[in-house]
Amino acid sequence: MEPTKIRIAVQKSGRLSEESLKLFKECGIKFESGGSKLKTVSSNFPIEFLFLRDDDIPGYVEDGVADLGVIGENVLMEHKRQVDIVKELGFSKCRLSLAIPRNEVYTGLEYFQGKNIATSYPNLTNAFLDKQGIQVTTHEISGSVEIAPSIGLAEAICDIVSTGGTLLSNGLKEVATVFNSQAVLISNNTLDLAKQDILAKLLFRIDSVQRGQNAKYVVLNAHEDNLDKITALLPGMKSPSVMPLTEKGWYSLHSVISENDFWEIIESLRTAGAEGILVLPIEKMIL
Ligand SMILES: Nc1ncnc2c1ncn2[C@@H]1O[C@H](COP(=O)(O)OP(=O)(O)OP(=O)(O)O)[C@@H](O)[C@H]1O
Ligand SMILES: O=P(O)(O)OC[C@H]1O[C@H](OP(=O)(O)OP(=O)(O)O)[C@H](O)[C@@H]1O
Ligand SMILES: [Mg+2]
Repeated sequence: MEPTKIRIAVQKSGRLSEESLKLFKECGIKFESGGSKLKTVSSNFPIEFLFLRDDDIPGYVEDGVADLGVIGENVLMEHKRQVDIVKELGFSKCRLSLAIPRNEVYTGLEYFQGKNIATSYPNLTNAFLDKQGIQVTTHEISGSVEIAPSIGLAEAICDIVSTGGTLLSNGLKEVATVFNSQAVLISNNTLDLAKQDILAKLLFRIDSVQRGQNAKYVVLNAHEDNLDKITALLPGMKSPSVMPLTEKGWYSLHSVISENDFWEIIESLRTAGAEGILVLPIEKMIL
């Protein structure tokens, strides 16, 4: 009998593709990608990749055609499929926002009462406004939504925003956020035990990669007079390593710093007398 494999659906080409493939490669999973091949099996992990249009992924995972999928939360929430979100992946971050022509005076959400709104996300748009007691007519279009007000299709739009560049170049301004999104790993909710086991192994690898991405390895030199002050600033995975240098009275300290408070800690280290600070990326971090 063939050993069990888990089947994962990822976007063929688009805003999710590159980062999805990068993540699985960083997890040490080898596979061929690119070209016109829509299905490929890894040579060193029990996983098969399907390359699909993103909109189809939640449905495939709900039906069990794929066991796992990578999808933007925005698409998932719009279609309300019965799947489990097993991991937030931290990339393809964007928001679904309401926008209106730049020269309009915005008066708050009541502005939208009775208006026509063009969007690829009618369910999320209606649910958000309905909750505030605002009734609108949505016009569903599948792309280039930002063009709608200028061609008289709608008075406002509700679409994905990241840098805001597309809104700006189409004479629109963002006035309210409906939903904050990022890529997530989803799973069919009836995986058998063998597949659950493969998923657990995959999640362990993803966690190790993500932890590494959120931390930096720091090496620095310190004189013994400053050692206590500097050690107190360095958390490390347990506590910092302290090694004597050949020059008497001097030590080398090794530690791990979280990306979030990185610059603050570096400044405090310098003030406390740290010298020759080296900062290195961490590929994987296993607790
Ligand atoms: N500008 C952006 N910045 C960051 N993330 C984005 C941006 N635009 C979209 N996304 C996220 O990436 C997902 C995929 O976007 P993309 O534009 O590739 O979709 P698509 O055109 O529908 O692709 P497909 O051809 O697979 O149907 C979106 O659902 C959203 O979660
Ligand atoms: O705020 P910005 O950084 O300008 O990004 C927002 C744009 O990005 C997405 O479209 P995309 O470029 O993926 O094209 P698409 O319409 O073909 O999906 C989205 O639909 C917006 O139009
Ligand atoms: Mg799509």
